[in-house]
Amino acid sequence: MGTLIALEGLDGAGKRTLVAKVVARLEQHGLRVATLDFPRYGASIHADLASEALKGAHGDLSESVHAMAVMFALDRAGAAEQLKELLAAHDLVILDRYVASNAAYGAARLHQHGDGEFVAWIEDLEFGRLGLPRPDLQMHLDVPVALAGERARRREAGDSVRALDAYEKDSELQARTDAVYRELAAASWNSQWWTIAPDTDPGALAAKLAHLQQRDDTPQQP
Ligand SMILES: Nc1ncnc2c1ncn2[C@@H]1O[C@H](COP(=O)(O)OP(=O)(O)OP(=O)(O)O)[C@@H](O)[C@H]1O
Ligand SMILES: Cc1cn([C@H]2C[C@H](O)[C@@H](COP(=O)(O)O)O2)c(=O)[nH]c1=O
Repeated sequence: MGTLIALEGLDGAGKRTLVAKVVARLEQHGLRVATLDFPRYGASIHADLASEALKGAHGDLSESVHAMAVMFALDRAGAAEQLKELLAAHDLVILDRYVASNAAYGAARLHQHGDGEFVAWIEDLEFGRLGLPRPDLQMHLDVPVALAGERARRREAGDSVRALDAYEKDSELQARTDAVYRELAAASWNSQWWTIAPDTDPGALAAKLAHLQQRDDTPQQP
């Protein structure tokens, strides 16, 4: 059974970039690694509807914090079987965003905190009713809000397909989301959390993850 790891952080933090570098190094350690990105654009109707809503489609859908969260949660529920298969066939499965994204963005939209009602509702919905696996480790890519925003804007300038959506345009929402992520990490919400600095060396991070995986894989004394 593989180790399930989720990388979390703000829009533009650099999650996708970091995952690609870390995976390459983990493979150099001889580990079997799979990745999955949420939302699963192009593979899930729920992910696509959510993305379109954040760009202004589907009437008042994006105005409802809970409706948007249900869309993202149903995207993940649709990937549950695939996730199980990936975990069975790999040493590590690294997710670019997972359940904590829903908790952090939704709570931030509602001006709630990491120990608030919305986060508890997400935990019950996704890990409870939808039966999604809890991660073994969640990593918070802790990039300053301004830097993440700058990167997202630079990415938009170079790629019209990556036009900023409603969440990305809202710098106050990004700042509140950052605060909720910190609270989730401090509370070890649903797993251990590592805080990853913006200048983290991908090789050093891969070595730590390989060590974690080997520890998880070691048969325990009866
Ligand atoms: N360490 C870095 N230094 C400089 N630029 C970076 C770094 N990491 C990522 N970037 C750039 O910042 C932009 C955002 O990075 P990336 O797409 O990896 O972020 P993300 O966290 O996956 O974003 P999102 O959640 O919005 O999809 C990209 O243009 C990427 O090339
Ligand atoms: C998976 C997930 C995402 N979100 C938010 C976070 C982002 O602002 C957007 C789109 O994600 P992307 O990584 O920028 O493509 O949606 C969310 O609120 N809940 C989730 O579960």
